[in-house]
Amino acid sequence: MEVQKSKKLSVACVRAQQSESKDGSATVSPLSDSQENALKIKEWEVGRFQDEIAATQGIRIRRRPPTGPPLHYVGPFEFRLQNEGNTPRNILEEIVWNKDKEVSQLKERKPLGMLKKALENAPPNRDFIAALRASNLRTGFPGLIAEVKKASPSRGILREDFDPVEIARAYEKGGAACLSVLTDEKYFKGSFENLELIRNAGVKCPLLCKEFVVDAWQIYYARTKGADAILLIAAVLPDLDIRYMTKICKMLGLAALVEVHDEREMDRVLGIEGIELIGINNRNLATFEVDISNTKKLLEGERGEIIRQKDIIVVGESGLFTPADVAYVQEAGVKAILVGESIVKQKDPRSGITGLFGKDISV
Ligand SMILES: O=C(O)c1ccccc1NCC(=O)[C@H](O)[C@H](O)COP(=O)(O)O
Repeated sequence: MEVQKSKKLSVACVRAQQSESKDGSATVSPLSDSQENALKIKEWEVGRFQDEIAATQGIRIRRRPPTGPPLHYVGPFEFRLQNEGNTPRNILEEIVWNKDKEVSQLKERKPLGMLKKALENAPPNRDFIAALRASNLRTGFPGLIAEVKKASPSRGILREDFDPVEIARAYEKGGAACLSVLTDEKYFKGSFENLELIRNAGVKCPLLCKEFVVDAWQIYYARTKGADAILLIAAVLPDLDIRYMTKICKMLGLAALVEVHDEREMDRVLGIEGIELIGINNRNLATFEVDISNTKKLLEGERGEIIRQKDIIVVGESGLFTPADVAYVQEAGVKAILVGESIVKQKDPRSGITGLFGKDISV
């Protein structure tokens, strides 16, 4: 309510500067210093309110560093800011702050209107979820989303001789249902160029754009680069964002893989209409600890029941190395798995897949 009120105020502030010319078109006259400051204060307050709403949903990741208020600020956040540091609390928060800056720069170069035009020439969508279901039926194993992953903050460089297209082809030959392509450059040494290269090389597996989404603009961007699915992280995105971002995904023909780490995030996501694909990450993105029993824990009891009723596909993510690991998460109820390290590190990633399942799943 409060957020809406402040948003209205700042928009009203800009509108007040607009006047209609004789031909009916709107003209915008420059804001005075005090009006500009009032606008900055309102925008800053909206950011603070957004963090507050996120916190009520258990989200500890703040979207931006808590910078001090603009000049002359007097208001509800005046006293609460005193004890907040502006260094990130953990790696996920650091990644998110960096992503927020990166995206606002990219948006200036490629505004949404430009992306919407580029969509006309985007490669056709492939059905990510159908590919997982078909693979699960064909092999009797969870459908594999094989990750094209050069490096990670927890493990450093995973593969020196990294040729994304060669790795993608090897995964496809090895029986992967879908591929996950990391596009973050700073922390994972990935790129959108890799996504495009793989897509244009004729690889048929549907592609997941593995990004840290903080803005709906990124969803459009991913689609223009040939993605068939995109990751949305519940530890970063409040419910309202997940709701409208999944709608945008549907509109663009992308599958949304909504990732959770704990019971609270799972319950939030199960309360959102229209979710078809949930990833349970076994890696705590704040501490890097990996524990595959997390998948089992989150699928027990009523939660598992709701998932079955809604026919949601659950993906077990991270820390899967052996046929016993795969059997364990399958027994827990997953119909798909997302695997990076254990297969990308093998000299031949194709045989890495056979090693992971204890069987050649390509036939
Ligand atoms: O992999 C990391 O170190 C990491 C750190 C911080 C945020 C995300 C991170 N990884 C993203 C993933 O979820 C994994 O790449 C994916 O699930 C595959 O995991 P693995 O098989 O263990 O490589």
